[in-house]
Amino acid sequence: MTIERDLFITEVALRDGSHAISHQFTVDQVLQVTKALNDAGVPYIEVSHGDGLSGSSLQYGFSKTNEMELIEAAVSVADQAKIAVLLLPGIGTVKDLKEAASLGAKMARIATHVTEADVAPQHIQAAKELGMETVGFLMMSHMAEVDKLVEQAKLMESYGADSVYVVDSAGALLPDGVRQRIRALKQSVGINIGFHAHNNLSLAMANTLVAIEEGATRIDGSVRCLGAGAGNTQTEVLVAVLDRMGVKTGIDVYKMMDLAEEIVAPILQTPQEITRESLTLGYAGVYSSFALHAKRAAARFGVDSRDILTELGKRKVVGGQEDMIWDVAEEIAASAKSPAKV
Ligand SMILES: C[C@H](O)CC(=O)C(=O)O
Ligand SMILES: [Mn+2]
Repeated sequence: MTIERDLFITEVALRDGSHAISHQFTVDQVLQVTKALNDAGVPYIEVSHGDGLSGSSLQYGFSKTNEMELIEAAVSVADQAKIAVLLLPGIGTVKDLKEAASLGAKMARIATHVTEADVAPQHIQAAKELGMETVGFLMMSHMAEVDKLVEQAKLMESYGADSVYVVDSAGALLPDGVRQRIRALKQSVGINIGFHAHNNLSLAMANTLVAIEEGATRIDGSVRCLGAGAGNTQTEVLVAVLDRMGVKTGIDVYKMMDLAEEIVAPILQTPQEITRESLTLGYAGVYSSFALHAKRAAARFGVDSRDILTELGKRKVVGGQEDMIWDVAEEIAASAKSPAKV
């Protein structure tokens, strides 16, 4: 039976949510969450380290479980849903992609900084050759003007991506910024357009609805907001809202509510709220996965995590520069000890 859908939701809790729980997913958790999402009718479920394939490292944080085991477990219980993997060229390799595909992953999302799509062609082409549906994922999209974003999306299209995403990694975009970006892409590229939000300014749902209004048909969500920072657009809420709007997602609202409450909530180390750290991420335009790193650095150096994040925002630090979090914390602590003389 084919399920009728007006748009396609990718559930990212088992990848983006990895940041929120310091990459501690177990095989059992992935089995339970994937099976429930699959049974609820979610079409795509992303499973990887938070920073994508091979992200497990000192820089980003080590995974409790090898992600290939997690992918294999997810595939084993997803008889309807397709398992997606994220890959950042330079962190993950074509070899990782081949391994994920051999385990049954069917979608590859190739993520680059919004101005660096030109590092993606090899990985997009490899994914296509492996028969995977392929997405170009333009991270930190708030940092690029609309024209630049369009130029980079066209590059992703030229490499063979089936879809291109506006990724609001910092949860910093305001609804009008989302509208301009999705509208411009709709006018300029011929492939599917997607949107990935973070809820740091409490705008994930509003921004997602604007993206859909402007023609985005590939939408990310995280159940119970299990994503970096304050999490993503809350999937079970999005499914209910879209149902009220008459937009078909093919996903069962009650089943989503139940799995959020009974399976995902117990995994959370603390409830996903908009805390002072996550609010500062959106306010200062900082990569959402920096939240926990900044909190730890703040505790280590006895400084305010908001000062660290604000300074990182000023310096326009991007994913991959996590080591700067500690440098900035140390600098703030040192300047507090010996304030500059005026
Ligand atoms: C590697 C990042 O966590 C990808 C992502 O979800 C984002 O940029 O947002
Ligand atoms: Mn994200």
